[in-house]
Amino acid sequence: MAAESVRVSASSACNFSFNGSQRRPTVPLSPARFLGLRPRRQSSSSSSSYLGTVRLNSISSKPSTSLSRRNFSVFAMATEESKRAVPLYDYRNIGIMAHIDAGKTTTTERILYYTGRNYKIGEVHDGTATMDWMEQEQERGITITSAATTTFWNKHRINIIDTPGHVDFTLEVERALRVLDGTICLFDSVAGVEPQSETVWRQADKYGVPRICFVNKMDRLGANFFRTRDMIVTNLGAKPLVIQIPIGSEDTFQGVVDLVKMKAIVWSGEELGAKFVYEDIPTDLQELAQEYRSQMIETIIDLDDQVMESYLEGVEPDEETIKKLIRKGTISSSFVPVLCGSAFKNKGVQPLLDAVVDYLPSPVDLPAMKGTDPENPELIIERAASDDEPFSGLAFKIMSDSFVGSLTFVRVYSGKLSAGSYVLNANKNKKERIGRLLEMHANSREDVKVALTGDIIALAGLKDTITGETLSDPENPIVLERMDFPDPVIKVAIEPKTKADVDKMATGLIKLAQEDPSFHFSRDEEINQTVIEGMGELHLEIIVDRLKREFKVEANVGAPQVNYRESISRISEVKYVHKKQSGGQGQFADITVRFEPMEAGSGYEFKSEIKGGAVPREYIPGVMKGLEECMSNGVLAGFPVVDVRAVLVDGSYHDVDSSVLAFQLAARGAFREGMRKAAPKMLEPIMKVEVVTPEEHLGDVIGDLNSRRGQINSFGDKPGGLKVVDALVPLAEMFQYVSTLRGMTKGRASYIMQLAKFDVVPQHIQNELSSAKEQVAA
Ligand SMILES: Nc1nc2c(ncn2[C@@H]2O[C@H](COP(=O)(O)OP(=O)(O)OP(=O)(O)O)[C@@H](O)[C@H]2O)c(=O)[nH]1
Repeated sequence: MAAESVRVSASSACNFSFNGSQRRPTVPLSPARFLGLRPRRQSSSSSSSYLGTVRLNSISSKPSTSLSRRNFSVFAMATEESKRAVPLYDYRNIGIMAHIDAGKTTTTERILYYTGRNYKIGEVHDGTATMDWMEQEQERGITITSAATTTFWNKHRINIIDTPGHVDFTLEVERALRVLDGTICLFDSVAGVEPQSETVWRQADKYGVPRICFVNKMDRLGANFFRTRDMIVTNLGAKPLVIQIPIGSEDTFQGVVDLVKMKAIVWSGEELGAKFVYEDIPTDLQELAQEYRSQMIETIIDLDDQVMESYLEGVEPDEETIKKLIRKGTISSSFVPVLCGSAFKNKGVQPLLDAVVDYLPSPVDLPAMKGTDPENPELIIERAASDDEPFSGLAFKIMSDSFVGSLTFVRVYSGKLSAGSYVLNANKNKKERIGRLLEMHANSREDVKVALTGDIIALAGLKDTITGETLSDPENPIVLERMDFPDPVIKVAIEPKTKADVDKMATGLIKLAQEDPSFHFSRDEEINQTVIEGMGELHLEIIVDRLKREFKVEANVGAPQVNYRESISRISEVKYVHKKQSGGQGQFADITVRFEPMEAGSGYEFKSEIKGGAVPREYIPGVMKGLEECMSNGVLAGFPVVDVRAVLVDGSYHDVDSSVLAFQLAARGAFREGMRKAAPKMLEPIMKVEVVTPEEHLGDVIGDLNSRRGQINSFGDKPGGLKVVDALVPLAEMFQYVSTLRGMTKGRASYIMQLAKFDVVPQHIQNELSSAKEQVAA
């Protein structure tokens, strides 16, 4: 399928038929309550805890530190089976990431074929790609969930995670990056560096993941390797190290010049196992090849004084030294090697595999993993990547499985793990028994007895562990750094069609939310409706589809709505006295709270500046609780409040009449008054939208974006005489945009969008949203 058509159709299938309640505040519903259990309190450390929804990753109580570590007597024992077949320095844990449709799955399929993992190549457009194993992936030709597999190349073990390109599934990329040691960034040589490639590049920067670049689709009309190389500089601010240049382009693309060996690699055909030969560099490319080789050498010699000195004296480094320095610079992210090819035409993939082995790091090339002691979070602990260290691993993905219930994917950072042993979930201080250890190949699996450092393994039957939590040797507990989960930006109301669907829907929602921390659900008590929240229309559409297919739930789905937020524009300070004297014991609490605006993205923070016991220590949790409760229900229209710090400045109490409850009620009063005085504002998600259209429809596209409150930022040209428009448009105006765009341009334009920022909602829309809230209240 052509890139353009997928861009449109990927978002096109949204078809929400039931018009549910619009813009209503929702009341949190935990899965525990869904099941009729009492919910536990959640931790207040995450800004996103105040979204009015319960995050499944935080429903469990904090670890009680009293549980003795000696309770766990059995632990992974080193057995004969635990001997390494592949040394750790020959491991490569890599991901493949890119903009939607750049060819990640196609490239992965070739990798599996050339490494002998698969005996045939599955194609995305036939719905036969191994890594796109979900029905929805095969039907739509897109990757939705990241799949893991293991293969071997030149005696190296390569664990690969193929990730989705669509922005709605950005969490999949985030969690893969958290556990990978290196990544291949793929670009479409026609489109160059596209918006989602920029996003994943920044995510890789955040986790400090070394990369190599592969400029794919060199066979396509309009392919341009050197333009893509320049865009790596301009759009990503990175330093590309060209180590191959293409031989030919578009339909004359035949192979590459390997600048390390100074040889041409030419593929003789396009058949699946396309053969290649090393040849002399074609005469017309010799000068260009020499120029790029010199640039390559002049960049890498910066990393070694001796090599630089020799080079200045006229001695070129040999192949081994060049490779060693490219490896050093790649691992330290001093530059990114750039290669090219055409995965679909089976050209360039074998040298890409060589580059993975030669230049991307093994676990031992990276700094030791850092974590904290669960009983003393100030204490930093380091775990070197070694089988001899105590076991530590991070759960980075949960997947429902029809055979074994649920599978927890774990990256082993140190030590060994064997079936039948016990580990400690250090975040919850709970022991987990390791039942089956499964090595995954997309959705098929192989039982193994032991997992070693560096492995990515699926564990069957864990009870309490959720995404982002650490499993460790009970005698040597450690909590590794958690990963960030993005907050949902849209929501829809969903109602089971029949009574029989109610329970099934509850089970399904709980399971799906366990798998996907960027998916939340909650209950709007006022209208007795369940609301599901996610990263975009496609994300929620897939969730509804999975509810139907996997959990057999028939449901009516409402129109999508925006997840608005509320915040404040200035500092306010209020004194609030809660006083009641109606027979029996009275209630008294007096507090002064200052509300301060914080930077965008800071969430909510509480601070106490109480001195001299003006509010006794035991009542402060009451104030915190009262404020926390209110943060999910802003004063303007009941949306979650973000980017606010509440400071307890002063107060007083009564020896007899004061209680935690009285302070909690006072905090609620202070919130209502304080927020109103602090110039409250409503915020909405603003999307960065890129539309690619034939020139004749440019005027219509721009006019339409303007009518959607869009702000046009720039125009540009794309290969093939297409125009590209960059705009910022509120998400509220973008629902079902795909149909409008298709109608307006006869299906010839495409668009993509991703979250750019949250911005203030215009006053007239704020008024509408507020009056909707009042109507609900009435
Ligand atoms: N001409 C050409 N087409 C390619 C090449 N690589 C991939 N394609 C096609 O591009 C389309 C998208 O390829 P995928 O491999 O699904 O891309 P992806 O990056 O995995 O897509 P998502 O996972 O949905 O983001 C498919 O129709 C492929 O056949 C290539 O080298 N040349």
